[in-house]
Amino acid sequence: MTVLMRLDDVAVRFPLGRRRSVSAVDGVSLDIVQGQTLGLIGESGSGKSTLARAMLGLVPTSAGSVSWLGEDVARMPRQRRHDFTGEVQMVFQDPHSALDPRRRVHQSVREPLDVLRRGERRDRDELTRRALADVGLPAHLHDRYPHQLSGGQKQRVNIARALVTRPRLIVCDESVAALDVALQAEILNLLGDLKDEHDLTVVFISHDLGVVGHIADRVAVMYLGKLVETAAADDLLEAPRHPYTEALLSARPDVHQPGGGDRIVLRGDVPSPLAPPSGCRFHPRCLHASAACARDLPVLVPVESGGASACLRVADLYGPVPADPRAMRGAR
Ligand SMILES: Nc1ncnc2c1ncn2[C@@H]1O[C@H](COP(=O)(O)OP(=O)(O)OP(=O)(O)O)[C@@H](O)[C@H]1O
Repeated sequence: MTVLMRLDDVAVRFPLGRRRSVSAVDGVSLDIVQGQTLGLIGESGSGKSTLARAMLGLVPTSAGSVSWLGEDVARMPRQRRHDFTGEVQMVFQDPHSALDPRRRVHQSVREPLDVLRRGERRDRDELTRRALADVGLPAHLHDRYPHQLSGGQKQRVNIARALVTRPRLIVCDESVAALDVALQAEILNLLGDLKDEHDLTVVFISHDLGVVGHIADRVAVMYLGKLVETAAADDLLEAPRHPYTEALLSARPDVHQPGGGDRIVLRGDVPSPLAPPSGCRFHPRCLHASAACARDLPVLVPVESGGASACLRVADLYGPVPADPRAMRGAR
């Protein structure tokens, strides 16, 4: 098992004026294992995109570290950092706005190679053609502008643009949310095929547990900047070990209710990260919160299934947690 990327206690704060700041990501530790698809889920504002940007070194971390194959990304010498940019690529949320309307398809796909100054002109052309062929975009479309393409075709171009540098890790940020259901399925299948063909590792970010559960090996659930649960995708769908995950699952009409119980309706909105609640950040919306939950900060503890849950009441609600400290590996 090779850990490609390790996040250690990562925090990202955005200053707002002199005194205040938004705590977008707080104390996140995660391993991204080669060959796996990691799903990152949570409601809007939970910090998923910020965490993704921290993974790529696009926002500075305020605490903790992101390392790539054991090397701290923030301390990489310039040339290494340059190589890292090609090794980790992002597919952005909205295929419509992610492409420059003034550039033809092949120019957009080629651009990362130009920026990274990879190879000779002819090599770049060849790599561009190959990336476009990999995503199944017919040659007669390579010369078109984005407005001449359908939503699905644009998303293929976006994926080709991420693939052109031959990355090892791609981070897809809600890359299917803007598409209709049939196209979503098509793009998800394409990503699955590309992952196998190119030996890719994928981080897939979404607010839709159904989509993530479908394609991910492991899932990490975020709430208000913190990880609240990590687990193998099947375990998480079958037997969630955090009340927030349970509520997310319960909200999906097509997912069966764990334990056959009633649907859980999440009360209220996600609180502001400007003033997160004390104790467990989920406690004001949690059906099981006790007085301790408003006071004490939960940490991720390993659970029987091999995952981890940051719920103070995990043992009361879901059964005993293992005492074996080696199981802590599951908490990453
Ligand atoms: N550049 C920024 N400056 C100030 N606050 C920011 C900035 N970027 C994000 N935030 C805040 O950080 C929090 C987390 O935002 P983020 O976009 O990471 O969440 P998300 O889970 O990806 O949401 P969505 O699903 O809507 O994309 C939000 O409260 C957001 O308003």
